[in-house]
Amino acid sequence: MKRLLPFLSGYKKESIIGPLFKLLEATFELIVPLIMAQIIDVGIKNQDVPYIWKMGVVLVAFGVLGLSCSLLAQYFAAKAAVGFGTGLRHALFQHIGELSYAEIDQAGSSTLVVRMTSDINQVQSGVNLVLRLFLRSPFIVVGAMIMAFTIDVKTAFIFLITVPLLAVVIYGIMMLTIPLYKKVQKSLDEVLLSTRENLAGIRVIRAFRTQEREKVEFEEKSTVLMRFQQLVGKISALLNPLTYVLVNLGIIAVVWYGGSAVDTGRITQGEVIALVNYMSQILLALVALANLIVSFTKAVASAGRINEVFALVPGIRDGEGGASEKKEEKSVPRVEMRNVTFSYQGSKEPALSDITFSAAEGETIGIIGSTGCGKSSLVNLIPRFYDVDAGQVLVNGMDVREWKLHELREKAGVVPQKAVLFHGTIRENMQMGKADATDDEIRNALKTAQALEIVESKPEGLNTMVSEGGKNLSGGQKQRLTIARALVRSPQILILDDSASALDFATDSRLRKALLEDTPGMTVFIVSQRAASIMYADKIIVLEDGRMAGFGTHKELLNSCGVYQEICYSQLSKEEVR
Ligand SMILES: Nc1ncnc2c1ncn2[C@@H]1O[C@H](COP(=O)(O)OP(=O)(O)OP(=O)(O)O)[C@@H](O)[C@H]1O
Repeated sequence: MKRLLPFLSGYKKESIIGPLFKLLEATFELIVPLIMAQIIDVGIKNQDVPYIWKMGVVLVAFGVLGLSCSLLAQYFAAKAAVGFGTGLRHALFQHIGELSYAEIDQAGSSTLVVRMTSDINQVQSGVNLVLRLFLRSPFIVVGAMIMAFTIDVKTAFIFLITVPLLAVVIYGIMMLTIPLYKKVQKSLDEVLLSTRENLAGIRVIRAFRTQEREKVEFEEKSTVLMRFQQLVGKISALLNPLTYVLVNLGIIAVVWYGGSAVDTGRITQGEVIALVNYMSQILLALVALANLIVSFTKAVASAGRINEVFALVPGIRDGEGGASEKKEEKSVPRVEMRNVTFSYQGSKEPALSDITFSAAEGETIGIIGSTGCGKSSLVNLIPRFYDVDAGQVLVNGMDVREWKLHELREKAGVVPQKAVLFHGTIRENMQMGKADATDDEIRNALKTAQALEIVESKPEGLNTMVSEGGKNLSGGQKQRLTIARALVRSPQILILDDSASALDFATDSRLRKALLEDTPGMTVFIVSQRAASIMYADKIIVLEDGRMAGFGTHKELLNSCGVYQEICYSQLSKEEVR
């Protein structure tokens, strides 16, 4: 929690004024029993109606003042807490944005969503409660005891017995419930994760008819959550009866002992009522303190989880950049890999071993191989989504680790395997590639990506809304639109990671032709499982278990590479292969 405090620094004024108003309200509350005592001892005893009215007005005035202070305290505490939460949310969002794929793989995107949302909300409400109650509750307890002692030291000794007993009961219940609350929170996390995964994958779940299995799993998780919540609820439910029994015993003692003191004339009837009031105030303050501690514990647990994300250090740092422009000479390959070896975190086997090749400006490079052989891993190294373990990846002759990341990623447009579009218009989606792209630029990109017909078939054209995740588009339409998005900013390198897999052969071939004609200087990497999609490439990389089984033209590979021959002959007829 301490590490998150800097996010409150912009709200110092609110964080001080809020608790101060709460203390002021508590002070009014402590004075009220004394006024009540006066009404009884003076007004009622002497049947002085004007006095009772006068003190009644004073009571109302105190009530209004107390309420105003309380509202102001609430306002300042809420302002500070919401500001704290917003600052924290922005910082965490920015931090997650800086993480490389490796750290995001390590943390898992679902848990990052939970930390960004429910954990931050928990910490935010913790801050709000602390600002309002952290000082108020102890102030009331101590203040009410002092007031009791000023009224009558002997009767006030009853407080000295009752308050510690109350504290022990509340502490005991807290000690039992806090670990359970932690379990509730963990279990709630699992339910949230499961809900999120189920909703994200609802189509797959329905397609595979696994609703029943998912339902059973979900029910198991929510039953665990329910059991913890019931247990914690049962224990917490003991709080009120136990504390009220103690307080009522205390009140009986005060009335009984105080009553005899009234008989001897040591204290007045009004003072006995004031003592009873102080006893009740202490109870309410202690219960509020217990709730505060429970919420604070939950907030601390959430803060710990948020700090875990902050502790993830971005593995990929910006390079120095600088000499990049000089490196764009014709003689230098646009992309080159030299003896590259790469493994994912926690994997025993490298995903790529000893990869060496070069691709010149304007060349089309096909990458083919069986599933899981490392095709995506290879192309992900070019925009530096991951760093190599050994060897070098060079773009325009400069190691990718020396490039400024934004410059490098501007040069290399990636169309990932999974077509992702965002909620918004088609134009807005296209402008993700280039914020100031004109409609003409967008139309040219759409034309090359064979996606212009999609836009032209819609009455609203570029203003057509894409729903969340592009759910109102077909797989092939989404793929073509994501290719167009990458083309909008005319990158020097275009990486199509199996991103034309949903296209029919005719559209796929028109796309390749258009890429060749419309973007002459662009180096294009086409990852595919289909031999027909890559056989016309200038060079083809054949991968097998993360190693290069061959590199050359279609003809060269047909003569020299067994793996390539096998792929081609398993997919195409002899005539198509030749
Ligand atoms: N994020 C990751 N974390 C750990 N291992 C991974 C990760 N991504 C891929 N792998 C592993 O690395 C190897 C290569 O995967 P890669 O995705 O590069 O294969 P691919 O040839 O593109 O497969 P496909 O054709 O099925 O897309 C596989 O064994 C895979 O399990």
